[in-house]
Amino acid sequence: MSEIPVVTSRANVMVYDDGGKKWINAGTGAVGPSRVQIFLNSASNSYRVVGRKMLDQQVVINCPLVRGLKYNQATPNFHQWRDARQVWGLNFSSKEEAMQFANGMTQALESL
Ligand SMILES: CC(=O)N[C@@H](Cc1ccccc1Cl)C(=O)N1CCC[C@]12C=C[C@@H]1CC[C@@H](C(=O)N3CCC[C@@H]4C=C[C@H]5CC[C@@H](C(=O)O)N5C(=O)[C@H]43)N1C2=O
Repeated sequence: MSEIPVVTSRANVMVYDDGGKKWINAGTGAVGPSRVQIFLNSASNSYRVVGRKMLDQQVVINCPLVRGLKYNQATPNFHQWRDARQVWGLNFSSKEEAMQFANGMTQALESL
């Protein structure tokens, strides 16, 4: 399958624990930043967000983007969105990385 990264940023990937009403780090093992990318599958014009821990390449997010998804830039460094099951949060290493990712996300969502 031909998937190309349309944007690459670095962020701590988090999921919201509805029960405990708190954010937890996605994935297991050592906490740390992930390389988060938006991949375009040109064959099906579909996008997904894939994040891999920089340390051990563990996949901590693999989330298809669906039309109508609301991408919330809660702060310059922390962006979030809901999927069918949970809420994802990206705590970016810098505002620039956050802006870059948000631009890619906006473009992807506009083309769905
Ligand atoms: C209608 C709807 O779904 N609304 C959603 C948001 C949303 C809107 C529209 C479309 C999609 C979505 Cl997803 C909603 O409000 N949600 C989604 C689940 C969690 C939350 C609910 C309550 C808490 C209260 C505080 C707030 C929060 O989480 N933060 C404030 C802003 C940044 C702040 C930054 C970082 C993270 C790192 C850890 C923690 C900390 O800094 O220690 N933290 C924070 O505290 C962060 N919440 C949320 O965002």
